[in-house]
Amino acid sequence: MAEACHRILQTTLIPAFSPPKKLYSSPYAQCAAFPKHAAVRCSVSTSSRTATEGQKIPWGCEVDSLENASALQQWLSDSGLPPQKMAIEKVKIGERGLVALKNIRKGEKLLFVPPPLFITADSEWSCPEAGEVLKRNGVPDWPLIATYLISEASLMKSSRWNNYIAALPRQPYSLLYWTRAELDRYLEASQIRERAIERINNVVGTYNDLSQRIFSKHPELFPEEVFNMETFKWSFGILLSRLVRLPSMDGRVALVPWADMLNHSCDVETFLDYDKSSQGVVFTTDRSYEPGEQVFISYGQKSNGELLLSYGFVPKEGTNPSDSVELSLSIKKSDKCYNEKMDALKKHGLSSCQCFPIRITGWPVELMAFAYLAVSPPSMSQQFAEVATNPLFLHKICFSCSVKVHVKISS
Ligand SMILES: C[S@@+](CC[C@H](N)C(=O)[O-])C[C@H]1O[C@@H](n2cnc3c(N)ncnc32)[C@H](O)[C@@H]1O
Repeated sequence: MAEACHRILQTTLIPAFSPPKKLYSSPYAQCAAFPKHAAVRCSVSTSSRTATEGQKIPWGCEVDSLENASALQQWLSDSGLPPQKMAIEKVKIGERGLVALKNIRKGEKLLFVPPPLFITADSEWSCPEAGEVLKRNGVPDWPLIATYLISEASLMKSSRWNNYIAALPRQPYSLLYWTRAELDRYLEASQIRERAIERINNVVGTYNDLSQRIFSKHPELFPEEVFNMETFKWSFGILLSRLVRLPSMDGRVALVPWADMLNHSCDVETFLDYDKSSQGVVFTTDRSYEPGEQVFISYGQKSNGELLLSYGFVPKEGTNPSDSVELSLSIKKSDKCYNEKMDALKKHGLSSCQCFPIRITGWPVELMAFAYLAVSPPSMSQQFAEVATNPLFLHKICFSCSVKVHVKISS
């Protein structure tokens, strides 16, 4: 095992890194031939001044090529993936994706990736001592899997995941790589800016915590040349854009090779899940596909900002019915019934200020309830608790009334 744990150190293998420092639009964003699906993609830049600045991740591949894709497909079928109706190809949306090889009907189950091919918090470590140290220290699933991925990646061919990791993006599209100046500039008017800063701080904080509490005490298992800020940004970028939550496995999170080659479309609703009868990760198509067409899943009904935050892309303007802006409503301190209204909100776990998404397709009924509570006169104080959240109650009273929401620009 000592042999398997022999890590490939950056000092010898990591070439100099000069990342493209720009935000660019995919050619498809401008291409009239693909107006519906074209998306803005976000490139990366490195900003933090770490010991490893100027170095490049030595594993993974460029996603704009099919480098390592056929080795991945071969390894997957040798490892138990059944014959597929799709193959990895270069695609117009998402650079690489899964493309139908045969006619695929609406309602068909596809993929069938078996559990031994998932990476989870319980996966066996090629370097078991490292895994034991993390588990002994109660490291939660996300940082555990992030560290696992780096550990396995650094072992290159000694890891059973070598073919999978070699086909992962060397630079995942991720806001984690944006500098503060880039966030300020490109997300100036977006509510996502704050969340992106928070997320970056979380990743940096998680790494610093692991480094101080664990890595520095076991440098033989977690050498800084391998486990550093740059490799953590990479692994968190991979997890953010590829980790799936499997509802039928009690919400377990997993990296599912092959399934994670599927790109998102706002036009489909199907998603990945574990199928107990076939004992594998599947999805059921909600439209048909002809040979040569890219097959899509949905990453969830997310706003453009949320897609950018996790997956590093934005669908073309106007194509995402789930796109939304957040509207924040609050009960004024000067309201005669401020305390009673606060009590009503607290009963439902709400606070005096709430954010609601406004979509092209409408707004949530909870927004109406909150707004109605905000304008309810003292004569309705007996009903505050019900008004605060009960959509049925709201419908009863709203047939004959409307609520005006004033949006104020505050300084
Ligand atoms: C789960 S991976 C899908 C496979 C990925 N295309 C690859 O080549 O490895 C998610 C990543 O694919 C890209 N992607 C997925 N759906 C997309 C879309 N509709 N438009 C642009 N990029 C997309 C984004 O880079 C995202 O972070």
